[in-house]
Amino acid sequence: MTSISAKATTIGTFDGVHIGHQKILKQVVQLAKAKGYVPVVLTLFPHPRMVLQKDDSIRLLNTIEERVALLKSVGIEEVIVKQFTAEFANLSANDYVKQILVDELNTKHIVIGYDHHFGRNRSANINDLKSFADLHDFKVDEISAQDIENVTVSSTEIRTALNNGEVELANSYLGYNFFITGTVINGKGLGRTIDFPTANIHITATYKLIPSDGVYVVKSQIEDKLIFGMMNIGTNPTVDGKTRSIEVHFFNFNKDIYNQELKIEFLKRLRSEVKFKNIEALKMQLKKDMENASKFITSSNA
Ligand SMILES: Cc1cc2nc3c(=O)[nH]c(=O)nc-3n(C[C@H](O)[C@H](O)[C@H](O)COP(=O)(O)O)c2cc1C
Ligand SMILES: Nc1ncnc2c1ncn2[C@@H]1O[C@H](COP(=O)(O)OP(=O)(O)O)[C@@H](O)[C@H]1O
Repeated sequence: MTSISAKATTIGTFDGVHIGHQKILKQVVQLAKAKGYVPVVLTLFPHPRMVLQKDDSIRLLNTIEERVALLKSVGIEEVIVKQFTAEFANLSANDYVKQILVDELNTKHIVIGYDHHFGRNRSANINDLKSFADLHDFKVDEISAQDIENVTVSSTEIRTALNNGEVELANSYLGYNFFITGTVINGKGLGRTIDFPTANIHITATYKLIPSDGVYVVKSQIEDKLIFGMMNIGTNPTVDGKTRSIEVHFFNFNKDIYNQELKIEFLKRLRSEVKFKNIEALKMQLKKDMENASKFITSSNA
């Protein structure tokens, strides 16, 4: 039998991996280090509500790939993504603990919230987990109501903030700049004709939360260079008015970046999207947007 390294495991959705999550995760990393365990997060995907209630209106702060990368960036060494299926939901609490936490992971220490429920119909709680502890030779640490409250409050608040375009508030809760990851695709070919070429961004994950329509100051790393820009999210009412797009005009930049995958960080909201009376008026506004963006970038040391 191959021996599996001992784990300190925490379980949760951790959408956003925000400052509240980071605090808990750092505790797990420290504890693991002190005891010589590997720090692990067990996370479920898709979101149980997507599967059980077939609710496709849920929007998450991170795609599952982004979530894994963020978890690793705070020191979690292994992220176990369990495919949340009807079959998984049907596992009894006993089987879940034995098969996954013990046999698959060799968990020696579990850190979970006081209100965590698991197993079929979410029937088991932290006390049940504690009652398994001796049998399976693991310890259980409880995250207090106080800590959980901080976590849940800000997770919802971040979604609300982004839905209101308040990216600076969202960024302060996240502890990093909210970002999207997407591929540059073809647009209408109009941008270049008005001297504002725009990279149109396609995001594969339909469940990714997109900030509210409007114009934002953004930055991205393109071929290892930090590039600032201004992004528009919306339906381009001046010229199109139907399909919603995400597009960025990058400053001091002139390269073909079609098909490249970009991570784009949001820094500030400049204004709402407007229907201008003609393209000339739109172009005038784009020049003003660029000035405002430049002022912000200079003043904020972004
Ligand atoms: C920073 C920025 C702000 C924009 N603001 C608006 C706007 O307020 N109203 C609008 O109709 N289109 C707006 N646009 C979208 C332009 O209409 C769009 O870039 C142009 O139609 C070119 O589209 P294409 O890249 O698909 O060719 C904005 C674009 C950028 C980059
Ligand atoms: N400063 C820039 N900002 C954004 N894209 C640029 C820039 N300079 C060149 N490009 C390139 O031009 C493309 C956008 O050109 P555009 O005329 O707006 O056409 P389309 O919207 O059809 O892609 C981008 O996808 C990118 O490859």
